[in-house]
Amino acid sequence: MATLLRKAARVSLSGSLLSAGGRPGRLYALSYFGSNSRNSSTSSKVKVDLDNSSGIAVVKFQGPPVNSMGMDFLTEMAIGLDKLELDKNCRGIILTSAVPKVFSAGLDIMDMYGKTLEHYELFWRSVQDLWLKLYSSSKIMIAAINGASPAGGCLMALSCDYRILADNPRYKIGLNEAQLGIVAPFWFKDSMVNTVGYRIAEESIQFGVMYSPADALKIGLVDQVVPEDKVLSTAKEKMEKWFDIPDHARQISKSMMRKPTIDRMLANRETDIKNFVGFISKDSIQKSLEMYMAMLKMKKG
Ligand SMILES: CCCCC/C=C\C/C=C\CCC/C=C/C(=O)SCCNC(=O)CCNC(=O)[C@H](O)C(C)(C)COP(=O)(O)OP(=O)(O)OC[C@H]1O[C@@H](n2cnc3c(N)ncnc32)[C@H](O)[C@@H]1OP(=O)(O)O
Repeated sequence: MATLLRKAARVSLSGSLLSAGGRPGRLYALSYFGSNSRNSSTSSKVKVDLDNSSGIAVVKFQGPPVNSMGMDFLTEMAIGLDKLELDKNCRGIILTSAVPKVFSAGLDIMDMYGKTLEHYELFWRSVQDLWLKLYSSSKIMIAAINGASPAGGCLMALSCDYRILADNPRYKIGLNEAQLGIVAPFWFKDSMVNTVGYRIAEESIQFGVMYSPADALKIGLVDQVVPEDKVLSTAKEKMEKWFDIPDHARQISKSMMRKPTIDRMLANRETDIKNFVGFISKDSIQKSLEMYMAMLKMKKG
């Protein structure tokens, strides 16, 4: 019976939840990796390794020093996710980091500082685009969080279906935007509320709290805390459990849960870009970012 279910599950619905949810899915002119049992693609910031026999793709961030999400990272992630979304051999995706001690430092602050309005607009559209791909993916997404995960790094984890964090008190996770003098946009907030509930999100976002693994587990921001050397193997074991559920049933259920949040973003996308550009280009906000970058450098020296 389990084998039959597994076989049935392999007949997956194609396209992300954007199409499963009744909206026309976008078609991307991308080639498949091929038919070997293992397919890898490496770009400068992201490595994608799909094991065709297990159906698990590991997407590794490899942008030292801190895997910040600049234009290159955003573009490479978007292309990698598009390819996996179209690949019927892939049933689940694990996000993790190849950079020691950091999952992702979030958005690249240098893309939000001292640039043109056109740059801010393009940057923000790319950030939205990546979130839409992650949040609406029809695949099972597991975050294997093996390092610090502030702001945009936390958002990538929040977009997954399951989060496993390494048990190291230095690996903090949270939406810390307020501490930088900026604001977590509504769809960051929605992703947090959908994970930890309204009251905890309300406090968490206003204070810009960065949670230790123990506290993140307590509030449900992560689902499991495991020893650092077990993060990836635990993610793979967990994925096998998710594979027991027929894909079509899981995908429709996921779509049902996430569609309102995705629709809200799609309906407000252009206004959100305008808000971001207006906000980030203010002198006072630029000053806050400058001071924050200086503080990061001082901490080093
Ligand atoms: C109606 C009105 C509505 C208004 C709202 C509208 C829009 C909202 C507006 C804005 C929304 C923006 C949302 C922003 C999201 C983000 O993700 S912002 C980024 C936040 N990230 C952080 O705060 C992380 C900062 N970094 C760290 O805490 C640490 O670096 C670390 C990740 C814990 C790693 O620590 P460590 O290993 O000790 O490394 P260093 O601190 O020494 O860092 C190494 C170098 O990397 C540089 N760096 C770090 N983080 C970033 C980053 N995010 N971007 C760019 N660069 C970064 C750091 O400065 C070091 O550089 P140097 O080697 O000194 O040159």
